[in-house]
Amino acid sequence: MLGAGAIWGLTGTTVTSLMFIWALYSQYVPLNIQDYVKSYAHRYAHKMIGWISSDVAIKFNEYTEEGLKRSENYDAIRNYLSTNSAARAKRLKADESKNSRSLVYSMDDHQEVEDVFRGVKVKWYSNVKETRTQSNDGRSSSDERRFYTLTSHTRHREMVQTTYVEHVLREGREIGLRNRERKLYTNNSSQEWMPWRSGKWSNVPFHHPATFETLAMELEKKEAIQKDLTKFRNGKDYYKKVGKPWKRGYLLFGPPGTGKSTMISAIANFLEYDVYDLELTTVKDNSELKKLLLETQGKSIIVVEDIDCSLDLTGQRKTKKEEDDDEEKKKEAEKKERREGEKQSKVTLSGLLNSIDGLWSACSDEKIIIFTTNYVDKLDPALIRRGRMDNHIEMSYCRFEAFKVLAKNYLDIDSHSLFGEIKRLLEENDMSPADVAETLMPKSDEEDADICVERLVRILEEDKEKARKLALEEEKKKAEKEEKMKKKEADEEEKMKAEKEEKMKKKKADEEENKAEEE
Ligand SMILES: Nc1ncnc2c1ncn2[C@@H]1O[C@H](COP(=O)(O)OP(=O)(O)OP(=O)(O)O)[C@@H](O)[C@H]1O
Ligand SMILES: [Mg+2]
Repeated sequence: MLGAGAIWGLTGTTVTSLMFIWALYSQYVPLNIQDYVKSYAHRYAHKMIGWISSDVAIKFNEYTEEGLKRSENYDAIRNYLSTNSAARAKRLKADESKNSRSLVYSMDDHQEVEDVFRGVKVKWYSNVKETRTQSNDGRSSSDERRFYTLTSHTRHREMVQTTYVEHVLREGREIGLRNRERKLYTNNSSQEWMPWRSGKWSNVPFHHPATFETLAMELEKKEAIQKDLTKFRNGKDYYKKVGKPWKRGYLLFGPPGTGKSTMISAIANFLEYDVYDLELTTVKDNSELKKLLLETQGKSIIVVEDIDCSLDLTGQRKTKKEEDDDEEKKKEAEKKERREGEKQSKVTLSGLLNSIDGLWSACSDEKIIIFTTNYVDKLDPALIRRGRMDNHIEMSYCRFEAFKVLAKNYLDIDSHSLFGEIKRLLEENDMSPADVAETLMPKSDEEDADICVERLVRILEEDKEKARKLALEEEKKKAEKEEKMKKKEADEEEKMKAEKEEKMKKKKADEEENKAEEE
């Protein structure tokens, strides 16, 4: 019989030996083999737990459709778990995802995290399974398949399978959208639409720095636009309720340099949407326009800049009969065009209207369409009626309120002794925010706020003087013209009078002659 001391001695030796073996294992066995062993241990542990536990497990694969397509659900779960796992999992993976603007942290393989939803505890495991395949020529290759396993007590099976999973997927997709790198798309010319090429749109990352804070315009107007946009973004259920497609049209109009393009960037940054810059002049015809629009995604802004210059949009839409009559002429023109090798755009106003309306009712949600123009009066009313262009925003010349935003942006000042004078001058002069901004911008390190503000006052005064001289000249010209007109009228009157007198004289002479003859 062994005494207690002997047992302790034996246990102590065993523990020491085990520790020694463990140290050797950790130090000399390569990490990938350790991972392999761990994965086996993990899997068998799970199996054993499965036999005795009352847990239910759901598996989410990384690839679906026989491993060909990456599963959107898997990515959503990874996004959802990223916040949770970043805080709790012991080993993390930092992925540089192609469409993400920052690193995505997720659980490394064979890790687990806990989540609590409505008081119910669930566990997520990240697994990887390696499969070895032998090809016909005898070469073997291995393939790693990742998947998440969600386990919970059978008692909560119903709730976890429906409500919880839905919650995870929804949240995960939201996180994905928030983290995605936003894009600026431009349409490729239709000659470049090849199946093996990138497609109808090319894109670059969208990094425009404009925001509503830096946008110079009246505060009230700016706030109203922001509210309108927020209402739109949160209006999914509302639009569904009233039976309207979830889209909104904006028309931005105003003179050059008043911030129309800047406003588009500010809207995109505010809503965190992508931007599709649609160049209509390179779109061959109406059907291609439709195809292009059908390939745009939700959470995006479709922009047509300078709509009045892009197409002949001033003509009224044609009736069916007129269109039929035109068919012959059209064919003739097409032939001629082909002969001449012309590549002009044939997008028409009715084509554009149909694409906008047809598109919205047919495909993806949450889109804003923005048209810009310098000449709102030139546009066909059909194009800009409410329902198509719901919100008409006038971008105007720079007045004092807008100037204050620019002064803060460019010079970091809220007040200055010359502000009073600038206010008066800006009321009297029409200067675009682009010109004011350029004048306010320091041109060297030596230029401080005083110099820039004084320069603005000087230029505004010069402009005012120029405008005064111009007005005087115009008035002078007008007076001269009026004078000329008056003189012409007087001359004509005199001429007519002379002619009349001449006629009278002649008549009188004739009468006297007749009288003499009669006598
Ligand atoms: N309202 C504004 N707020 C801030 N900056 C502005 C504003 N308007 C113009 N700017 C500045 O002037 C530059 C030109 O403005 P922008 O391109 O937005 O004008 P636009 O109205 O689109 O002109 P166009 O009709 O010629 O296209 C911008 O890069 C910006 O720096
Ligand atoms: Mg512009």
